[in-house]
Amino acid sequence: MEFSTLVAQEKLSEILTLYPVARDFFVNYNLPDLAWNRPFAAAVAALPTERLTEFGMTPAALQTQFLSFLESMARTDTPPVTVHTLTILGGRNKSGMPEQVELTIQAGQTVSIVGPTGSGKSRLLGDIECIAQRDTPTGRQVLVNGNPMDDETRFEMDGVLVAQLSQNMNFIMDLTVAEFLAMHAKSRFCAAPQAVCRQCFETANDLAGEPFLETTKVTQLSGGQSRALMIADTAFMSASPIVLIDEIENAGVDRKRAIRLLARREKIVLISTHDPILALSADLRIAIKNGGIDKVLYTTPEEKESLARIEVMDNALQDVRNRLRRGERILEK
Ligand SMILES: Nc1ncnc2c1ncn2[C@@H]1O[C@H](COP(=O)(O)OP(=O)(O)OP(=O)(O)O)[C@@H](O)[C@H]1O
Repeated sequence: MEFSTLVAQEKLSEILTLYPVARDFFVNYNLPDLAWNRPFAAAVAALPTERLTEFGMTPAALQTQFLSFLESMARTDTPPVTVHTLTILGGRNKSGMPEQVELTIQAGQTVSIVGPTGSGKSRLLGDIECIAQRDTPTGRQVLVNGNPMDDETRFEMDGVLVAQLSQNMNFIMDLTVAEFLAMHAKSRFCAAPQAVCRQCFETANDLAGEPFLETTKVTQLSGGQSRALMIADTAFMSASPIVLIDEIENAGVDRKRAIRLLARREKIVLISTHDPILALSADLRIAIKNGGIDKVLYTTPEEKESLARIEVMDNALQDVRNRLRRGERILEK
């Protein structure tokens, strides 16, 4: 529904349920006591005129202000740039040798980054996070939709273009899971925040092995549970078109499902990983050696068949893990 129709027809209480951030607008105009069970125009008409003249406002002007407030809030929920492609232009490896690469990743593709420990997988994610312009230790350049990005745009895009899930999820605020999600929904101006929070909570519980409650404090979540919560949060609340994930496998979450969730809505997902299942689930993989991109391999249909067999082995290993966790003896023939 258009905002103009919403404001003209719906009760204010309905609008506040859909967009809780709208309450800030009324607080700013010192109008915390409107008749919330009426539409905007009727609620404002019931006010003594001096309540608006104090701000040099007429009812019509206030309505226009309210509409542009809602529209500007809604705009921040969608990325200011649609990312069709991300291009990585090679720089140099740790020995200073040139990296002979020009790789273009399309919207909707998932990319895994593989390589020995310390080879430079996180560094590549870091280059993408800051949309490197030959100004990082690797000398790489990252293009968005084929174009370089000037410093001003990079600064504006900070935190908008790229969402990052890092290895360590340390929560510093002592909020409950429900409070944490509500705070995120509000700060990201989600439409229908209650439904989104519920969806995040349920998905996080599905992804994590051990269930948790909405009343659980985020500081009390296990590593896997907090990772699952952040995955759900990024999947449902973040509008960023690029998602970077550093080593999801350590978290004890349903990895393939997590990647599918994060890749929704034509996002580009890059995952640094040592996990063969994640590596082969991606559309392509970048192999890093000595700080440089050594190979780019597109996953073939034969490899997808291998993946099915590896998953059978992985399930067997997962079964052993679960039995160990339950305190059982492992006596394989
Ligand atoms: N091309 C490069 N030139 C200079 N330094 C580099 C280059 N690539 C990576 N490095 C540096 O090498 C170090 C190790 O890289 P990084 O942390 O990215 O490894 P990793 O593959 O993610 O390791 P792990 O698997 O242990 O997480 C970092 O200090 C990083 O900045």
